Amino acid sequence: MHPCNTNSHLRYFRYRIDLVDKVLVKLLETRIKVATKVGRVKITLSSPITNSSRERQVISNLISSCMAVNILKVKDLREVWKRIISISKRSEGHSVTSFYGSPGSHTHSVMDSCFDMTTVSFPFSLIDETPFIIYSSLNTRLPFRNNCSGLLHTALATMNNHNVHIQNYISHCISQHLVLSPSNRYILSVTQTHAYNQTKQWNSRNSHTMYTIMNTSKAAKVSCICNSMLSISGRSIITKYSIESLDPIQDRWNNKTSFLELQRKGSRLYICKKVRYILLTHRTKICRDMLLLLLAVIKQNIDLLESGVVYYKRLLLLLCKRNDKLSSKALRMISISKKVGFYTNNNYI
Ligand SMILES: C=C(O[C@@H]1C=C(C(=O)O)C=C[C@H]1O)C(=O)O
Repeated sequence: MHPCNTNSHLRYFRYRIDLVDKVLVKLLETRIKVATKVGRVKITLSSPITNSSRERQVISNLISSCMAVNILKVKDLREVWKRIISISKRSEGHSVTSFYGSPGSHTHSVMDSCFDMTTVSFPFSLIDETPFIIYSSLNTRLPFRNNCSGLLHTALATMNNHNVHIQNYISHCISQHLVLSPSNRYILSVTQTHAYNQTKQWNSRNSHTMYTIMNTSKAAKVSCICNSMLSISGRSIITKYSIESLDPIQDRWNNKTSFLELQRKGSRLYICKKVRYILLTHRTKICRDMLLLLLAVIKQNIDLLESGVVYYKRLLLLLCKRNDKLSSKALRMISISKKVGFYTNNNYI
C-alpha cells in the first residue's frame, strides 16, 4: 500500500472509531441513567445496591449473544462489563447515606437531619462496603475489630444539653463528618478517624480544654474520669437492665445502637456480627471498670442471645491475658455488688 494511502486510511479509521465512541458514550450514559432508576427502586425496597446473581445473568446474556457474533473474546467482554457494572452501581447510590446503628437510633436521626427529604439513609448493615479507614484505625487500637461510631454518637448525645461547648462541638462534628465511602456510592456519617481529626481542629480553633474523644478507649476514659458510664447506649437496654445512665438518652424509643464486628473476605469487609453495649479497652484502669460493668451485666442474667454472653466470656479471657494486673483469679474475686458505684455521678464535666 502506498504510504499516502496508508495515512488516509489511518485517518479514516480513526474518524470511524471516534464516531463509534460517541455512540458508545451515549449508550453508556443511557445505561447509567437506567441503573440510577434501579437504584431509586432499591432504596424504596430497602434492598442493597449489589445483586450478584443479576450481575452474573447480565454477563452470561452477553456471552451468549457474543458467541453468536464471535468477535469479542469472552474474557474481554467479562472484563469490560465488570467495569461498566461497577460504574453503573456507583451511580445508583449517589444520594444514599448510611449510618451506624439500627433504624431509629440517634445516629440515624443525625444522619436524617443532615440531609433533605430526597436523600434516603440506610443502616450500614444494608450496604455492602465498609470504609477501610475505620477498620484500620480501630484495628490498631482495639483488641477486636469493632466499629463503635454509634457509641461515639451516643456518648456525645448523652452529654448534650449539659455543656454548651460540647453542643457546639457536636454541631461541628455533624457538619464535618460526612464522608464519601471508598466507592463514592455512599455518604457516611461520623467515623472515628474523622471524629479525632475534627476534635483536634475544634480544640485548636476554640482554645477550650475539652476531652478529645478520638476512639473507643478515649470515650471510655472520659467515662471513667467523669465517673460515668457512657458506653451503654440504648435507652431500652438501660431501662431493661436498670443500669444508671448520666442522662436520659436523646433518641428514639427503639434505639439499639450496636457495635459492628467486621470480617475480611478477600479485599472486602463484611459485617459479621452485631454486639451490643460493649466497650473495649486494654488500659488497666478502664479495663477494670469495664470488667466490673461486664460482670454486672452477666450477673443480671441477661438473656444469652441478646447480650452475647459467650462473646463477653471470650472478651474477658482476652482482657485477662492482656492485663497482668487482672489475673483470671482476681477477676473471679471482683465483687459484683460494687458494680454501679462508678457510673452514677452527674458532675462529669
Ligand atoms: C442495575 C442493577 O444494580 C446493580 C447493577 C447491575 C448492572 O449494572 O447491570 C446489575 C446488578 C446490580 O448489582 C440491578 O440490580 O439491575
